[in-house]
Amino acid sequence: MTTTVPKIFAFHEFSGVAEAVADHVVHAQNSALAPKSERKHSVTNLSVNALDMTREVSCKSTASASEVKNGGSSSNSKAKKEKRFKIALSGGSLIQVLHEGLLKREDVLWGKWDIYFADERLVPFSSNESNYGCAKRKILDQIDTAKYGTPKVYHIDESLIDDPQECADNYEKVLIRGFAGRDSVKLPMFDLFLLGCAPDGHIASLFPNFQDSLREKLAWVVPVKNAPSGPSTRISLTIPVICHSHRVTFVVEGATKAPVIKTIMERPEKGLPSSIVNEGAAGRVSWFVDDDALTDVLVTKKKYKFHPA
Ligand SMILES: O=C(O)[C@H](O)[C@@H](O)[C@H](O)[C@H](O)COP(=O)(O)O
Repeated sequence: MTTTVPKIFAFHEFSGVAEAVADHVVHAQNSALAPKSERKHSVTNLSVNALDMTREVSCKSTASASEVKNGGSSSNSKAKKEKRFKIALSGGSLIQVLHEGLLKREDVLWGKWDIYFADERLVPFSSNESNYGCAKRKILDQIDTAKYGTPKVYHIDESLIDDPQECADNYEKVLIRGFAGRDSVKLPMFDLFLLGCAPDGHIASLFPNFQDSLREKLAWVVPVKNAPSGPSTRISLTIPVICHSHRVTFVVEGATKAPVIKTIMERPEKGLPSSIVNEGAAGRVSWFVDDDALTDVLVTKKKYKFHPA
């Protein structure tokens, strides 16, 4: 397997990561919401396949996020033209990182965000294991919506947590409506896809050695049963969806992650989920990592440069 080395932004301490990740997120937001001519730069980094898809999406009529909420198509052309920042969030420590970094910033246009989840553990939202539940409590409920607007949030249907397949199918429909009908777009394109990486190498809810879900080419969302850590039933967005994003960003901290990061970076042929993404989204992948997680890992570290306000 050949691989293109991703950008690895390293920080002495984890406290530096939250500010840098927040800056990166706001930069992605501003690029997504900028007029088309100003987006040229980010588009030049995309693969030919992704460029084709961009054209396809812009040529055909797409269902706006507000239409999804309203449960159908609308002739409201203003809604169709509205630019939205489409982001996918994972669970775990990422939520705390975003809590620390984003909530204090004045330039987060929350009202223009469409928030989806990279994966979900099939537990009630009130559980501390629920990715949406945690994001709601730690971030969404704390936004000053009077000042910044209210994001649109697309979570799983909580009534389906006992049926992983049904839950995955249902969430896929939510994505299809949010990004365009299946007829007009093969894959959704997130502006930013945020991922963590667990010590066992799973990203979203895609676990190493779960070959069926890792090799999935057609579905946007898959059910996961018998997960080896945390809640055993889950749903996850798939590798093609992750790799089709404008930007894919990993946020990883702590010495417990160092062994798996070493394998991901130095032994891509092992095919860990992150190595697959490093290659599949080559040129669009960044890692925000503290030094502890890079212990004994042979990579070229970059210094993160903050974007001017
Ligand atoms: O639902 C999940 O399991 C998460 O989305 C998962 O993919 C997470 O990102 C990693 O487990 C890393 O979590 P930590 O950052 O907490 O180690």
